[in-house]
Amino acid sequence: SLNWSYQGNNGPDQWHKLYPIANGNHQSPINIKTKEVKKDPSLGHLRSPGIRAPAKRLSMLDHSFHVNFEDKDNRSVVTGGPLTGNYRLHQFHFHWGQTDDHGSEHTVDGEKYASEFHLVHWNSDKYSSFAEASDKPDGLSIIAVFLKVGPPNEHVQDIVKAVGSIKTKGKKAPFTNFDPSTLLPGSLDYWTYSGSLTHPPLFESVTWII
Ligand SMILES: CC[C@H](CNC(=O)c1ccc(S(N)(=O)=O)cc1)c1ccc2[nH]ccc2c1
Ligand SMILES: [Zn+2]
Repeated sequence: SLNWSYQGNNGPDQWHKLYPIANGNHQSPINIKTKEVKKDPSLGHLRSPGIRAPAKRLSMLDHSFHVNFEDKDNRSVVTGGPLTGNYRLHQFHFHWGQTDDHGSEHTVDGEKYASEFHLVHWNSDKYSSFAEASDKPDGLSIIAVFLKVGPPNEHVQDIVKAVGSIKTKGKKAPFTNFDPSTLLPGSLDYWTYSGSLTHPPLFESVTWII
């Protein structure tokens, strides 16, 4: 049902035909060249006072699944770092590959990680919904966490089990009381840059926090 895919004749090199922003100057993902990263002393610590909004449901999509959150109030926000004001958690999802040697969208000095976890937030100080914020330059902030292959992470396992219980795409299942802050790394050190959604509609509306 989507008019784009990750390979074949609707693949990334064709996306510009339906989504001309694909040829924009702030397209994601990028390769982070650590030698070219600049330290910005004006940037403070990222503050995410704990995720307290209830997860709502897990939805199977064409290429992945995502978990949506109740985002009618500011119970789960991220602020500080490169952000001005509060950005409210809307959904999280993962990217992964067929094999463990690839899967992440961003890379670091050319290195691919097995998976990349995205916590998608929108600017709830300025806009009234994710949809409204989704195409504004200061509309979205996405926290990306790289995942490596290793011993099972009990929190990731909770999600994998829930996904297993949904057999066909387009299906949704209730998925509540999951705290995605359990998937954040111990250190909240980050790289940040202005970029875009990593697949169509590719809006250049994202402050990335990696
Ligand atoms: C605006 C796009 C949105 C559908 N896409 C997404 O939500 C989305 C979110 C995160 C990422 S990533 N991988 O960069 O983290 C990529 C895409 C979307 C599309 C159509 C819509 N109609 C009404 C609301 C609405 C929202
Ligand atoms: Zn993503």
